[in-house]
Amino acid sequence: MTVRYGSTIALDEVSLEFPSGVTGLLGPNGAGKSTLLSLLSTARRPKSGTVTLLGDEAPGRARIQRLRQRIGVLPQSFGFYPRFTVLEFTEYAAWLRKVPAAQRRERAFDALRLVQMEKHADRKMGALSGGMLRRVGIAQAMVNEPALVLLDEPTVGLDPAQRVGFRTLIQELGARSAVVMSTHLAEDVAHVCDRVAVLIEGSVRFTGTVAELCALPDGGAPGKDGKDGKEIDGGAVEAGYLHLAGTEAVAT
Ligand SMILES: Nc1ncnc2c1ncn2[C@@H]1O[C@H](COP(=O)(O)OP(=O)(O)OP(=O)(O)O)[C@@H](O)[C@H]1O
Repeated sequence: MTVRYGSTIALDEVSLEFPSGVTGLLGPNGAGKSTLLSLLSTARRPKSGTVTLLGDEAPGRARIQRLRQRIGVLPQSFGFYPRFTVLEFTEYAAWLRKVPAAQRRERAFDALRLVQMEKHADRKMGALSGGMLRRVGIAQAMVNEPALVLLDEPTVGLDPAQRVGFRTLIQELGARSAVVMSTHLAEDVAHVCDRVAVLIEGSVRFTGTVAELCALPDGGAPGKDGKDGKEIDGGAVEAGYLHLAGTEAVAT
């Protein structure tokens, strides 16, 4: 598909598939990652091409409403009423996704427990730290037990311990859903993702396993599961990425 904003081509004949598990989206600023996530979330439609979501090809308005109930989204920044409590906000997200009334509170608590925010359920949203907000953001994305989870830079603003906890959480999510996660952090890709897609200037420059990305600088095939090949860590992911992107560094 292709997406333009005026004369800017944000996505240029991009063709990608996101199977179950965690797929990382890597790319420099302005590469088109958020635009791609907005297409997958049904917030935007492509100028040309089609998006097939959860087996539903080019859904129309009515089908999109139903699909949204099966999708969870954490945008880069999300709006909220500062006077809502954490629980009210999470229940509100459940209501938006049409979780039945009788299940909303339980689902909201389950989601808050996953991000270890249940103790803060009665705090006002406006009084949360940046990292806590991010955690509530993930909780609201999961409150409808989605089959497709879209996370735009989910670990931004988290302290190192929270980031480690999040990686485990995202891996668990990937075991039951298709998770697409945009990030600038090579360490996140190394620790969390099964597969990676690299976008540069609106074009797909690489898709494959993380082991395959790490093997790019050597021009060699990766070892099985990366085990008897190159060690998969943030440095190896960054080297693979730099091999494609030149000097545009990602953070480790
Ligand atoms: N609403 C908009 N109007 C005009 N141009 C836009 C708009 N949104 C994005 N763009 C442009 O589209 C291109 C892709 O932007 P996008 O936000 O998808 O990139 P990104 O990879 O998510 O970047 P970042 O890593 O900085 O978040 C950029 O050139 C950007 O300037």
